[in-house]
Amino acid sequence: MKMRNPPVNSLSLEFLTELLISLEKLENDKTFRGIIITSDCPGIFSAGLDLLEMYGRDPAHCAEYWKAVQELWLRVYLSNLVVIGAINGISPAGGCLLSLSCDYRVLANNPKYAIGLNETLLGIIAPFWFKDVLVNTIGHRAAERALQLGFLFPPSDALQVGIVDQVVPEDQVQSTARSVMAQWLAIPDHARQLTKNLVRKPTADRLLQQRDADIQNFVRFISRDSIQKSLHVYLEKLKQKKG
Ligand SMILES: CCCCCCCCCCCCC/C=C/C(=O)SCCNC(=O)CCNC(=O)[C@H](O)C(C)(C)COP(=O)(O)OP(=O)(O)OC[C@H]1O[C@@H](n2cnc3c(N)ncnc32)[C@H](O)[C@@H]1OP(=O)(O)O
Repeated sequence: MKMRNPPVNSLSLEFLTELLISLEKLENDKTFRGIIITSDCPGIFSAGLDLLEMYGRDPAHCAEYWKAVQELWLRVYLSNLVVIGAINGISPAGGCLLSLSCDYRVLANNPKYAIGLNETLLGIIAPFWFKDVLVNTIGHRAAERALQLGFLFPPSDALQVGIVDQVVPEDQVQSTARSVMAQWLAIPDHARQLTKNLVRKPTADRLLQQRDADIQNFVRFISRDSIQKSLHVYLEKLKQKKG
């Protein structure tokens, strides 16, 4: 599955909806047993959630957007398919969450391809379920530091902390992902799926038990003047970077 939402594969409402529909189709087609998620945007896996869906929008839109973000996460995280991330570009925040929700992550060895939950650098916070997935992946102490400081790990650090499983030369990302897929597909589906569910369900359940409250918290938080100002400053910085 090659994500294509130029220029930066930001997860807009429209793009999230497209991803959801594609995933649903693949899940329902019993000829598919696994997917490799990668990017068609050179150097960028995904720039994360689309900031323009959260900036200057009314509460109803923010609520609709957040529901779609929850939906995509639950679908990828709990997918019955084997999900391998072939991460061929930078993947901050929501892009990192998407990667963390795969069963296995292969990252291209390019110092520009940093990965992490950098929300604090934007003056916002990672929701509890983003945090839970990171803690599950790299452990409590490493997650505590990474989240507070908004670390974006370059490949060597990413491998060391365990946020990715493998770092390979850029031209070997897809072939490595395919080899890994073959290894995972050698396991009987029912046994692998039940085991995945056993490991992941408690984390997903924490959100499932309070989805509406999570949406309301998001809307309240993102609508604050101070948060809207932080987003404005960050978006301006992105513009200025271009010169
Ligand atoms: C009591 C408390 C209760 C709390 C309750 C819960 C609260 C929950 C709070 C909220 C949670 C939100 C979680 C957020 C998750 C996210 O994912 S936020 C997004 C994070 N992403 C980033 O920080 C990446 C930003 N982008 C970049 O760093 C760069 O763009 C890039 C990806 C490295 C690519 O660089 P380059 O190739 O140089 O391209 P640019 O010129 O920078 O960008 C091209 C255009 O794209 C626009 N853009 C970039 N990223 C985004 C984005 N994420 N969303 C929207 N738009 C983006 C960029 O502005 C450029 O636009 P133009 O200038 O119009 O061309």
